[in-house]
Amino acid sequence: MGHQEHAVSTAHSNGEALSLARAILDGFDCHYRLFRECSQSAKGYFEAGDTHAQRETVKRRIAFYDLRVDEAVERILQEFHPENLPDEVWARAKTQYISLLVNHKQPELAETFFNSVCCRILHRTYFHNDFIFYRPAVSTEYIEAWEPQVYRTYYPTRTWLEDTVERILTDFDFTLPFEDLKRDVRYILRAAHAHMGHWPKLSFNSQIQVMASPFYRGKTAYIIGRVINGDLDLPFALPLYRNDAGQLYVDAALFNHYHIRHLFSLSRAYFLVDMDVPSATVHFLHQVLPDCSRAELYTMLGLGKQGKTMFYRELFHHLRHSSDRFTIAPGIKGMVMIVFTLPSFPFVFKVIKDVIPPPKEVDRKLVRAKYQMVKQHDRVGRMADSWEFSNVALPRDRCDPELLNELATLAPSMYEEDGDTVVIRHLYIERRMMPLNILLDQSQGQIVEDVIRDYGNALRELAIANIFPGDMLFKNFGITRAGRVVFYDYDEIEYMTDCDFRRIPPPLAPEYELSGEAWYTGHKNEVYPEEFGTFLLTRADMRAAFMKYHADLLTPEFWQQTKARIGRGIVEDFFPYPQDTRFSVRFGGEGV
Ligand SMILES: Nc1ncnc2c1ncn2[C@@H]1O[C@H](COP(=O)(O)OP(=O)(O)OP(=O)(O)O)[C@@H](O)[C@H]1O
Repeated sequence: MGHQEHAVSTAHSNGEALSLARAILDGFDCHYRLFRECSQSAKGYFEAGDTHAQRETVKRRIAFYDLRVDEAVERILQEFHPENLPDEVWARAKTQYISLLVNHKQPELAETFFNSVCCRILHRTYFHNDFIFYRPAVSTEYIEAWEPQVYRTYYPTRTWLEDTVERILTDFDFTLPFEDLKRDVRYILRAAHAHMGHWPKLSFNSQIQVMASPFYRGKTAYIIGRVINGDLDLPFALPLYRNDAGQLYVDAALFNHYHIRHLFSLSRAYFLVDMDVPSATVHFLHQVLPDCSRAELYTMLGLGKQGKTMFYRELFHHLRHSSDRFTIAPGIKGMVMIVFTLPSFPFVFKVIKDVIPPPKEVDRKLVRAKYQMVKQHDRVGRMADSWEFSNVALPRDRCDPELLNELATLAPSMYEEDGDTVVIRHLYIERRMMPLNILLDQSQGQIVEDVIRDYGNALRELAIANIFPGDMLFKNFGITRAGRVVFYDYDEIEYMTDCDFRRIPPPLAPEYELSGEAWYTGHKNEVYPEEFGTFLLTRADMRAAFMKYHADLLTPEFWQQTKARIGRGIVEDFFPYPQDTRFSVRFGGEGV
């Protein structure tokens, strides 16, 4: 090729790469605009008391990412005929894309979107660093300069502390009035004082930083911020509600780290937060909650794909700094799932088996549908959220041979060996917990009572949230680091409203009862709560604890009444913080 021809061809491929990069970025910008519109609608729903719309928005939003990737892929197939594009154009498209991201406010999300589109178009062998973003190319550090827009800063003085707190609450420009603003301010200050034990001397750097957008979920708008004073760096969360008369009130002031951390637990529904620069929001939250990974924070903000990207990077970073092996998770093996873990990393990996033995009546498609159902549902702090991954490549020498054998034998269609790596075609990843059966086997006395009490509360709260777990055995529940019972086996869950809760009918003849066989038919979705105790509460101490707190769960009435309330559209409050932190309980009715 002559010099001139070469220049023309380079210019042509540069032009094409730029158009390709622009088309992908257009797809992302459209995605983020629609995503942001959802978050912006949250304030209106909150003020209108429309919890239903709030929940539907969170649910709808989950599908947005894949829809926009589909559209972008379609456009590229139509306009660019990628099968004819030389590799060089893809490599240049990546460089052009980076140049388009200068001054972009969501560059890390846009890079992930680029990867999603490219991975759909290119074959897996092409996923090398020249074409996709394995590591972030555009730093989000400098856009943290946008932080001032992400939070507001207040400089309190001792005399004006009340005024400052009042201003924090009113600066959100809610259109609804407060029920009693002065009272709420006094309660907040009382709670702060109780937490710290004294009022510290104001330091030169005294300030209160408050995130500019509330965090909306269900009926609540959380105001999140931090108090800085000398060495003190105290995060806080103020859950704000609307009463039936359309007035606002602050329900509690949370200063305890674990209480705030718990709001961001993956076992709860995602938030709606209006964010221009999400990396700055995540940065702020990560500063105040360092034990909450960026992967979890992005996920909780509704940016699940970014959460997954961060998780993947965190996992591979961890693998470089550890030497233990992936092994089968402790506990009773599942009939549906192969579950494995890396002991030094607090997550489990779950692969659906190819053949699921009876009496299970599920297949891969149904199991995936149930996991999707949980993702979209308000998990009310009682169901683990999971990240779904395809084609995960793990280093073979870090996998226990017994695990590899189990995968190759029980899930051959999901498993592939590729040189030094093993590739798992589809898996779920979720937080590791201590299975409840293991904990109960090792425990006695007060611990058993406490665990059984929380287990019953989990069943109760799931029911109120319209979830019937199906299989309630202890092995299907785990206990979190914070000591909370959470459900994680979804293949038999049903909506409460699809279940038929019945009393066991009297036997037709005495022989039936003596035979030990059930004489009443067990049609699908018929549930007999009087049976639960027989297979669950096999130990006297467990039975005693369960009967002390939850005897009503063994009657059909509890389940029928709960189902009826759901049918009437009653949405119950789930407070993701202890009752005794609520102002109505703590200071209720007291003048201050
Ligand atoms: N999040 C988790 N943390 C710790 N261990 C877990 C977790 N999820 C699953 N396990 C372990 O793996 C086992 C099987 O998991 P799971 O119950 O999800 O599979 P399954 O095949 O659906 O089970 P089943 O046969 O009861 O339907 C559990 O009994 C538990 O020991």
